[in-house]
Amino acid sequence: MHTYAFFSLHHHFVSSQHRLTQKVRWVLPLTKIFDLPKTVGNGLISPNNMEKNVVYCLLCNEPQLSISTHLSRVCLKDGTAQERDQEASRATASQELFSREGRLWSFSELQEFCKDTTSCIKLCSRLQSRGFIITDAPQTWPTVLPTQRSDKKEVLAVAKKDIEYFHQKLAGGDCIPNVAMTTFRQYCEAILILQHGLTASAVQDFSVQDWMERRESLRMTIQEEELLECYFKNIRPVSLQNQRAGSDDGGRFFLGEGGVPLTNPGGDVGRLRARYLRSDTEDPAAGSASHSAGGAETSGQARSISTKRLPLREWDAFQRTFPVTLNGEPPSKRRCVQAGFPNYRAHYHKWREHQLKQRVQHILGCVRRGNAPQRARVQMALDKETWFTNKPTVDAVLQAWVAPQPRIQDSQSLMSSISEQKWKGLALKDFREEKGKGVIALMPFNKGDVVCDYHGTCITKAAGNRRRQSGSLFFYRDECHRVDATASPCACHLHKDSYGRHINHCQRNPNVRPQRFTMNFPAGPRESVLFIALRDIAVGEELLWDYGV
Ligand SMILES: C[S@@+](CC[C@H](N)C(=O)[O-])C[C@H]1O[C@@H](n2cnc3c(N)ncnc32)[C@H](O)[C@@H]1O
Repeated sequence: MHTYAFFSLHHHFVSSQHRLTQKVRWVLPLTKIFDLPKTVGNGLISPNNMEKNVVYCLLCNEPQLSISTHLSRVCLKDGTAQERDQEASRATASQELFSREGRLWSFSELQEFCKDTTSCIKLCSRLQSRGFIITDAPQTWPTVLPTQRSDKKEVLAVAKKDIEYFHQKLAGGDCIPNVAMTTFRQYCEAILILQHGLTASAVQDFSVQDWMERRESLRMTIQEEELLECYFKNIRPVSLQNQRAGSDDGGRFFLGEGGVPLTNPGGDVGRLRARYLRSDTEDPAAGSASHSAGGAETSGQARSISTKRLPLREWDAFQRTFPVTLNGEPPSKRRCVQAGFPNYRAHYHKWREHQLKQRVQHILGCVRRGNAPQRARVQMALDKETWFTNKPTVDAVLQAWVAPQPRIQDSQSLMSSISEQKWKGLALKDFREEKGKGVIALMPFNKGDVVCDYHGTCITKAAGNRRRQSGSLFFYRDECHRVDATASPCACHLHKDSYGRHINHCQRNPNVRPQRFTMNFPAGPRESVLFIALRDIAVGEELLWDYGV
């Protein structure tokens, strides 16, 4: 039996051999290195303790805090007690073997299996990025790699596992961090450029209409198509929502984080490649774009530590094991390592980062009164809490406050959308013989949101009745108003088609309804007919209103 210790590889004995720049903590069999007595004490754990640690179930490949309980409840719930014992022993033995031997590899040993040096270097850097330790590794490999790129498409294969994980999360309705969304988009661009031979400028010009109408011509695999559709339905809408007033997505398929068209898809593919095929850059699967715990009073050290290198998969597993709570403490280093998370510092800081966000929202909830919260009130709310560390600053809380939406009649952004006929998150779709053109949502709308207007000429009731009798199709009427949208383009927007006039009819399940508002334009009040979402509208849904109301 070995005696195990939490052994710092920063220690000069090991660092001189392992060339590691980071302080990595790991459970090592000390008897393998020194002939130590089998001590159990501070910093040392015995094999008995190891058995209580996380053990991977070899049937489902998931980490388990109690392998016996897991087997009896899940993987071997129909098995006999003897079968479960045997399986538990097998899993424990495998875990112990991994702890003793699994993370340590020598470069020369790997070369025996991987004769091509470039591939071997890539394999080593990949293993290192996942926490494996490579002895006798060449000192120069970060500079060797980029010059020895052999297969341009390799990045698609290397990044695939992360992308599939992001896809799975998005398809399940979960959010992923911004940096992961960017990686996902870059991967989709890389599919078009590397796999389908599109030029960078073709990808830049690739439009939503192209995607909706011509995707068959790309001859994609089902999986590729699913990935692009996932980008379209889950990531592009977020970019649109981030779009600043006055910006324009130009109907392009690929948008940057701020909702504007990409300028350099080739560069994106290069960045994707640099991230996945080199070991010296940030981890693309990281759970957050950067460390943003700037609001904590006591996080001087935390600020200097990046959580970029923490893969999302790993952070998700960590969160499941140690959920972030408002008043809890992050797990100790010992518990972390015992639970199978050797990257303690990154997890610790990310846990605190998430807790800080929770605390900021909690304080906002305590002081929210519609108007901007007052400094003194925020301070009072903070003083009531018993948070000694990781406490948000008053400024951090004030900065996180979001002003409530103005009334529809007073909304500057709505007035500019009406004036410029620029409505976010909509596209025309041709339903051909079925019903002609229609309007679909390119981002989700919430119940009550204004989706667009019914743009046309306001005319009197009598004039309206006359025009309707002559067969005008693009027409809105209520008790005392008439809006004729027959003219396209209209006199005020000579190069634009408006959306409202293309919204088709549905009596049984409409999702928008027109409503008249007197908008308080700076030049004076103006009547407008706005379409309001009757319920939440998903990306890809057609907008429909009941012409009979
Ligand atoms: C205000 S327009 C709607 C937009 C129109 N589809 C277009 O291509 O611009 C009204 C016309 O669209 C067509 N339409 C609207 N809703 C329809 C539906 N549910 N089924 C078939 N045609 C429909 C009818 O021709 C109708 O006269």
